[in-house]
Amino acid sequence: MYEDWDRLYAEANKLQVPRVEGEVFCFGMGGSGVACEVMSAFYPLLRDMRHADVVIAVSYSGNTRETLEIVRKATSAGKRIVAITSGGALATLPVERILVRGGDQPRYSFPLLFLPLVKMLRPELTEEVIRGVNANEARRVAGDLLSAIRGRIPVFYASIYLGLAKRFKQEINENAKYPAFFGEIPEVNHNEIEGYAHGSGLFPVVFSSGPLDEVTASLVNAKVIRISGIRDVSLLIQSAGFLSVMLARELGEDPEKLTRIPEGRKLVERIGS
Ligand SMILES: O=P(O)(O)OC[C@H]1O[C@H](O)[C@H](O)[C@@H](O)[C@@H]1O
Repeated sequence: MYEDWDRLYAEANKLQVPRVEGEVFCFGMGGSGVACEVMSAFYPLLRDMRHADVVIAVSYSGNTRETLEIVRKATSAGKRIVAITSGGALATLPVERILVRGGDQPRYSFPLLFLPLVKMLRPELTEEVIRGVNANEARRVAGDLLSAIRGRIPVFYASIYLGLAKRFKQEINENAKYPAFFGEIPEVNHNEIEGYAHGSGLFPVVFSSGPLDEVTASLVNAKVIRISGIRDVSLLIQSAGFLSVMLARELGEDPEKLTRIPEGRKLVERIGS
């Protein structure tokens, strides 16, 4: 799963990507959408599609309802659309396609979704991303976090590395079936930090980009993980994978198996049809 990410990144590095310039809106859901959010620390992505020169849709399956809906809106608005997908309905729409290998869980396939974004938007960072991957080091970081999490609910905070905070939360939720949350600095400084008067059941972690993030950390007594660039981010994303699988094992959960997400999908489809 996460052990062979160096191989997955090597595979992703061989993908041909189109040239992208100007204002970019990037979106997707879950393990696909988070690739955009991680990327936003390194490229100023728009929060709104209206002013975009290029719309990038990321969906591993290519069948995610919300993602297809936005692609349809972007098509009607006459936008240039680039899709990163393994196939599905998305690959049949009038978009430029970056086709990746399918058949796996979206979250395990993160390298195939993220590296094309890097290659399109910040190609000079490609090698750094690949160099960040290191299974032994990622497992060591995961082990440290695991011992601190036991019996507590993790909450991941960040300012510019918010995508990374969200990724940790998602991995713990989906693989370990365990609650985890994330919050954005500085917003949490105006509300959430007061909750720590009764927060002994929480384990706060701050992904720090500098002293301002560490003010939040000091107020909630968080573990601080300092990040100096995309190489650290790359390593930590692999760590999030290991951490969530280790936690799943401790809790007797199967990382591959999902229950509530597919059930929710069915219920939404029933209401939508
Ligand atoms: O990534 P996609 O194929 O677009 O699917 C979007 C999301 O759908 C589900 O909720 C899965 O559990 C997520 O892991 C996935 O990322």
